[in-house]
Amino acid sequence: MFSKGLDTPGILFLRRPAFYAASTIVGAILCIRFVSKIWPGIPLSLWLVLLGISLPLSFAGRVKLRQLSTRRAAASIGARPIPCLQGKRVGNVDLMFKFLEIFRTGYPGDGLDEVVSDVGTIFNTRMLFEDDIITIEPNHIKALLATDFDNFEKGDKFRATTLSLLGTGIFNSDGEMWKFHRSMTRPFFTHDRISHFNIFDRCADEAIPSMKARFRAGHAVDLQDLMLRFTLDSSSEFLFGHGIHSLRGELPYPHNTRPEVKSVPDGDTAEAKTAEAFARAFAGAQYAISQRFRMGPMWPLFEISKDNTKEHMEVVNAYIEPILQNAINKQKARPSTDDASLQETLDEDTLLDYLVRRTTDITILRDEVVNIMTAARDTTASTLTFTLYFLATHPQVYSRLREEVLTKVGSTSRPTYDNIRDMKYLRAVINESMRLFPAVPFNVRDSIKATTLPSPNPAEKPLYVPARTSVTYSALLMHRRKDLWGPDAEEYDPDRFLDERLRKYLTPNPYIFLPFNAGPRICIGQQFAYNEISFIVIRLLQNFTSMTLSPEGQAPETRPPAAWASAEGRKAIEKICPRMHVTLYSYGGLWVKMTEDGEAC
Ligand code: HEM
Repeated sequence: MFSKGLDTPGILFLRRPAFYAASTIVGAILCIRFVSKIWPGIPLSLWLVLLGISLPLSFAGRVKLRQLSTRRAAASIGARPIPCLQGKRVGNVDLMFKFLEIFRTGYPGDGLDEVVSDVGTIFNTRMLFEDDIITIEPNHIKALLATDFDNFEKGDKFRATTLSLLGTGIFNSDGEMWKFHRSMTRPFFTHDRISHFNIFDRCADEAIPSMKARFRAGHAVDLQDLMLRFTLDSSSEFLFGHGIHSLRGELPYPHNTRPEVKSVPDGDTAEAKTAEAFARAFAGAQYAISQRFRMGPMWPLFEISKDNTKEHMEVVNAYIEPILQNAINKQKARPSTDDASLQETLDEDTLLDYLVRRTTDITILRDEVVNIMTAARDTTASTLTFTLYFLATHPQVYSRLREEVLTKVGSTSRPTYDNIRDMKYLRAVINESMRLFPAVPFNVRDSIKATTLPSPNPAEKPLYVPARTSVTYSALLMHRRKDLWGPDAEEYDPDRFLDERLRKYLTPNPYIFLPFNAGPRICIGQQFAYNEISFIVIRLLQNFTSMTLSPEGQAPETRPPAAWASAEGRKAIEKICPRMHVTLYSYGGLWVKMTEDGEAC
């Protein structure tokens, strides 16, 4: 992990270019001394100019050589280089700043759809002279995730960006280390546990009364905030058996509402305060990591003097480590574990109970728990936020889904696994939400060896991917392609997962829908996520007959800009501002009002 002083991300980042610059200048000085011995009359000013341009010259030479060798290597295997974007400034810096700005404030994917229509579905952005490929081709994504899996890894850049939060856990490791984590953790997720439904139920029982209290007082509720609390509380409980109880804290008020009486949450004990500090620190560390992704490849330069995650991680670790130590001590006091009793522990309720039977190494346990919390929490909250956004803006979908809830589960019964499996329309509603707003809209893999990807036009030569090159792929842009999903691809219509469009588009080409990724690294929490999302959506629909957006609840600067109305596609009709860091979210929240069952509209 990064530490203080000379090991900050910024200093580590600068080491390589500093070494390159120093060795180039020393080389130039040696050349000058050598040449001045042969031609002693050359004036000092000329030497200084030569010394000054030695660095940019050597850099330009290296870039040119690399481009030539890529072209030659591609030709030697009958492939062609991937088309490069041509910016107006050297090193495509204009494009870099444009995309970074769009990434910060624009509609997800803005700018790229224009590039796709000009250049095609795969291109090389080559910003700052680095090859960086972007693709939205299902065949390419299939190669990265499945058919050429061994040649594509998460890679050093992703690892360096997330290292201080994730250490070396399942989410950011590669090779043998990843196999170790995956094989250790996956069996826990292979069957549904009653205990998980108990957790969802407890969390729903905390969330729904708080919502009702707010609605009865005439206020809107930010469902994004509520779903983040719901997924934090449920994941902490299923991971290590300690509820964070963020749902017991006070919910935010709409931006224009000043609460008359500030209610003090119950259970304001030392334990509750520590849990709250953990929740804040975990969010702080995740935010610092998301800022790194947002700043692009130069992020370490913004962390020259300190690692921005460090203070947060000290609080996170101080909270988790005693819980882990306690579990380790209990495990060590148990009789030794043979294979048969290990098999029985597949039924353990918490992931920690299960993991501690397999290793008592506290670093591995910490990394695994933090990795899974990171993988589980924001993704599920994001999917819930956009599912609820669509339900709020499509009353006919809300009514039809509520009908299914009342028919299959009833108005008060607790949803079961069998209910959820049986609710085809609910699954279609969730899938359609993930199609238009996949929680992880962009993802990346790095090539290990040079390879090729098929050309989108089969009549053309395959495309050459050099070794150690980042390939970014976008589920979001692919999920909205009209040539893959039909002319109504930008519309929200859950029926496309039920009617003849399913057989026409998705069944013959399953790689066009990848909210959970695919291949050996497919999300291990997929079923858990469907259960959790379904559970809380059912509970909400049992309790409320309708839901509408309450845009006045959110600060004006977080509402969709007026200029969006004249844009093309979904951007023109969006009622919220979708933004992204690693996951998608609604800028300013998702403010809604809901009508209780039995209440007059
Ligand atoms: C709707 C909710 C979720 C979505 C959309 C989602 C999506 C994803 C995606 C796209 C990946 C691939 C990341 C990559 O390889 O770059 C992934 C991996 C992963 N997910 Fe999920 N996820 C969700 C919920 C969960 C939950 C609830 C858990 C655990 C309880 C979980 C655990 C994991 C883990 C451990 C990985 C890493 C797998 C590996 O690298 O082998 N996810 N998820």
